[in-house]
Amino acid sequence: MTPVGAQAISVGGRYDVHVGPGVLDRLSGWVTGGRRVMVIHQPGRTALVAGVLEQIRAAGGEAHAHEVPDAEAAKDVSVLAGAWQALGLAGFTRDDLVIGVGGGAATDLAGFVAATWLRGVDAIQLPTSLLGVVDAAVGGKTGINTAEGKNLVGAFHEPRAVLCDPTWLRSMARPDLVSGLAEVIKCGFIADPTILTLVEADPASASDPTAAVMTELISRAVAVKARVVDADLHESGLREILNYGHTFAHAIEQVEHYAWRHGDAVSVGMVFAAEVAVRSGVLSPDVLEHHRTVLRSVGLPTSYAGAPWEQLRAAMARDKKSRGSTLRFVVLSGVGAPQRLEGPDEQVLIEAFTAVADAG
Ligand SMILES: NC(=O)c1ccc[n+]([C@@H]2O[C@H](COP(=O)([O-])OP(=O)(O)OC[C@H]3O[C@@H](n4cnc5c(N)ncnc54)[C@H](O)[C@@H]3O)[C@@H](O)[C@H]2O)c1
Ligand SMILES: O=C(O)C(=O)C[C@@H](O)[C@H](O)[C@H](O)COP(=O)(O)O
Ligand SMILES: [Zn+2]
Repeated sequence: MTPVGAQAISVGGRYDVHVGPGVLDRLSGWVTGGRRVMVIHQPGRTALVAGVLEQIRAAGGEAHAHEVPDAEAAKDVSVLAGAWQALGLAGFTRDDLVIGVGGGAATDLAGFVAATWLRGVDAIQLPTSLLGVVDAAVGGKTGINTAEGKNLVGAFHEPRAVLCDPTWLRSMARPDLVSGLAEVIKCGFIADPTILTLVEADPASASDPTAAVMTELISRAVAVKARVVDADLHESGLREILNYGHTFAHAIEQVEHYAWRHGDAVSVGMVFAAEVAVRSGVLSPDVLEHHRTVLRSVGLPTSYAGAPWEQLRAAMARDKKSRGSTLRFVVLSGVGAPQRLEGPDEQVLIEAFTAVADAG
């Protein structure tokens, strides 16, 4: 049963994303009967991790904690190897369970550990960041970075459940929380314009984890993601719309050595994609301007001039949507109307970059 005030959003009937106060209690059912459980967690989630370990033990499970470095430093092959070693030393079998606790970096890593250990064991995700609950922990994309780029190694491995108590978000630093709003706003532009209306009506509440509108934004964004992932888990078509803004975003993250937050980069990346769409004759300039207004209303960045075009262009070539030497972008023809743009004119890309770099 879902606790009062909590909701369970189904991903194609395969698993639920439980969001609401007290949802951690739902964990007990997964950890009975001596099951070994590896809790892979970010530093700083101390009280939550202690509660999770206690609950596993109380339910008869064998709890192990494995701390990983914070943020993108977790998504590294050396950290992955450390987690595999911990599982091996503790004798984890195919019946056992990996739990990810933290922001999207920790859940991406934990999911990939679960995907690869013994060719796949169960994973449960406990996202503690806004970006984690609305996006990273949902949908089964797991993975790590390599020196050549973002998320270049990974697997599709769906979790058995996602549990998030929104009170966990209250300890987030404001810039991290706001960064998560970029993925929420992305869902507004690609599929659910009501999200944009809610954010614009009251940007302060939209970035306040205690406000009621935050709960609505979370459920709307999760609903968009669940619907898309259910229709196209392996990203053979529709799922690419969730990558809106990410071609340029991942390039920024890589050239900045991950000093930029993912959501901040996605914010600029959406403006870049909208600039490309306008210059390709696909989108009207007012929707481009709408991007800047909504994103700026919550304090998200809309410009980037930190690296030369050539460096960003080279990084974009490694985007997973590329085919051969052809870049493929998700662009909009209107709000809620995503489409693909294949091999845009290089001059259009340069002009879009110049516009994003100049619009300080
Ligand atoms: N798998 C997917 O579908 C998917 C989707 C979107 C993003 N991602 C990935 O997710 C990552 C970004 O996620 P993120 O923004 O959560 O980043 P993150 O995991 O790096 O967390 C950002 C910061 O917030 C801190 N934090 C997390 N929860 C907190 C809490 N409750 N209180 C205080 N601090 C807290 C973290 O310690 C970290 O310092 C990127 O690696 C991105 O590529 C994956
Ligand atoms: O779930 C998806 O699909 C997405 O594209 C969601 C993105 O927000 C997310 O950042 C994802 O990790 C990007 O995937 P990638 O395939 O471009 O690495
Ligand atoms: Zn993203």
